Amino acid sequence: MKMVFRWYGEGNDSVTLKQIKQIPGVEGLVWSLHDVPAGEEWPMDKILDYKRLADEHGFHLKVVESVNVHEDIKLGLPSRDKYIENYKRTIEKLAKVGVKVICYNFMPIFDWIRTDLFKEMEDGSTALFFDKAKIESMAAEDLVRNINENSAFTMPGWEPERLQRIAPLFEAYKNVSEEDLFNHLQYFLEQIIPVAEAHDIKMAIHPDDPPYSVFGLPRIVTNRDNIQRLLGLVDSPYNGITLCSGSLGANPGNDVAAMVREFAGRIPFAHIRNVKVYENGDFIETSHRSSDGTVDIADVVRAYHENGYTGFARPDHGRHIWDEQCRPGYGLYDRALGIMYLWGVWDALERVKEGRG
Ligand SMILES: O=C(O)C(=O)C[C@H](O)[C@H](O)CO
Ligand SMILES: [Fe+2]
Repeated sequence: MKMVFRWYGEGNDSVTLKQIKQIPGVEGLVWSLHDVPAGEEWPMDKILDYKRLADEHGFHLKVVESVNVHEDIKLGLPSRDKYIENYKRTIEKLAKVGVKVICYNFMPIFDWIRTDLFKEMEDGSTALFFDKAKIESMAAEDLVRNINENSAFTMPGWEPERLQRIAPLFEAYKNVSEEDLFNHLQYFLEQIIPVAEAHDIKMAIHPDDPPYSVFGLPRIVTNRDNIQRLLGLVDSPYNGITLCSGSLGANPGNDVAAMVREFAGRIPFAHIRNVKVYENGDFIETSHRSSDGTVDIADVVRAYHENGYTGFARPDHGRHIWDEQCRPGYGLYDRALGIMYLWGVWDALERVKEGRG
């Protein structure tokens, strides 16, 4: 397991590179050009700026999260071809700075969805929270306003320019079924995977968060069967998944550890985080400890360890603790605590494997 840590860039993150450097075992930054709209080709000078900064601090940049997919590709519109060409050029450029994994998602319109970014817990910490009944009763526009008004930082996947066009986007998706979305994903992968192979970059699609339809929109990266299907759309090790334990874990019907064991060879990137799912379907993000949430994170790590996992892993989201002011889900302290939990489980398993248990 190769540990990496997501960082949003100079002036766009409350966490500093010096702080990240002091977290044990973190070798690389998970990065992106968050100011480049989905569909545009990434400018090489901006890529090189990031590379210079990472080199100065001794981090690799092997994992990009994300190169977002333009809506026209998800909608399967004729205009998708120009955006796919731009995506190919971006892959070629990222290979030049040593990128090995590109995370992306295929969720229509939205990225991850929550109803409360700083929900208070009994211990006074706060976390990302999803109120299922509230979502089912609110308009998407109200959610966007709520999310963007409650975060001092740009929210990944919540780019204002993309969400300003919500009404026409919902109109466009009215006749797009899950089957259509699978077909559009296949078209995209058939174009992209040969370029990824030629440049030795693994594509790693991130599950839907939450892993089921919201606002009546189709979602397909949701469970074991659909993941098996999408891996078969282009049967190449370069068509992989970002197996996110928190996203998939928000549906207790998903056995995350079993999916790790089943798809181990097709997981270039692991997001390991925990959620507590309530009876009514609401969920809140918790510490990484198995005992704090619904997902048995210790067993998830064991599943990776059993398979000799050599891919990249990040603690994904954390709670906001010790009064930290930070980007929702992306504080320093709880993600650092999470990393130490993941290392603790992993190292204990290593000792047992080496007979020093
Ligand atoms: O929702 C999550 O768990 C994420 O990690 C969100 C991802 O950053 C995003 O969907 C990847 O494209
Ligand atoms: Fe994730």
